[in-house]
Amino acid sequence: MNLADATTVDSAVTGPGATRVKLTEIFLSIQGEADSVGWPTVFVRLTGCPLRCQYCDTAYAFYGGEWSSLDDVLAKVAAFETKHVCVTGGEPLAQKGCFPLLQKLCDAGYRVSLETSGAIDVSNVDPRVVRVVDVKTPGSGEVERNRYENLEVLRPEEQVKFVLCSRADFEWARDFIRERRLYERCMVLFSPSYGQVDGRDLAQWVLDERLPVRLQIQLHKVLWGDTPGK
Ligand SMILES: C[S@@+](CC[C@H](N)C(=O)[O-])C[C@H]1O[C@@H](n2cnc3c(N)ncnc32)[C@H](O)[C@@H]1O
Ligand SMILES: Nc1nc2[nH]cc(C(=O)O)c2c(=O)[nH]1
Ligand code: SF4
Ligand SMILES: [Mg+2]
Repeated sequence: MNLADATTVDSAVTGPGATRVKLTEIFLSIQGEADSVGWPTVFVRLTGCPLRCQYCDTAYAFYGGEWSSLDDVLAKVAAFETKHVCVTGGEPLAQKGCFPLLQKLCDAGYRVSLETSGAIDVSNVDPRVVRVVDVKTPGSGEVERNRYENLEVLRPEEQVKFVLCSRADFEWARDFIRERRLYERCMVLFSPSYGQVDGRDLAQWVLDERLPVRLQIQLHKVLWGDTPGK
């Protein structure tokens, strides 16, 4: 296993004119997360991630993958004849080719969302993209990777997501959003870490605290369980 491959950005895709990405999969599913939940959506999953969240449900995207030109990705997406596209990973922004890919998807008229860890600068993402930015909690094991400046640039329709691993994580996230009044700036999503926090418990905690956040249960796992490519 080549650890450097997983934790660093490939030099072949770091230039401003990057024309390819390393791709794990492209598939059609029902959007299971964030504000666009429920829409038929094409998922473009880029390979590699510099983080190691303990709960990660896509560790299969850390390694491997196939180099694809941006035009190839666009052609594969077009074949699904679907309006919504979600670019995810791995950590999509760890590849410089992700930025022109997002731009090309927007140019082609898709409704594009981006799932990102919050560890990489999101300010240069095409402004037509809806950014869904995680704040990694202490329970994720990656809290020190948060790039809090990202939260300053989000628009009201964009989203910050906390994946919660315990009651302690919930209290940490609650205090975080209250101190920063984050819910006045953008949509705040609270999601249970699958198999670690019961969605019903999280629902009650949100209600008890009168938190202005949106509970999110991963819809695709309700439908299909924890299945790759769904
Ligand atoms: C697989 S990640 C890929 C994008 C990016 N690396 C990130 O962390 O946002 C997509 C989303 O799935 C969430 N996720 C991963 N594993 C999860 C789990 N076991 N339960 C709930 N959400 C999970 C992540 O926190 C993130 O919001
Ligand atoms: N159905 C479905 N919806 C999703 N929304 C975000 C996903 C992701 O892995 O980033 C995802 C995913 O993997 N599957
Ligand atoms: S940042 Fe995203 S892809 Fe990377 S380990 Fe965490 S959840 Fe998985
Ligand atoms: Mg997923």
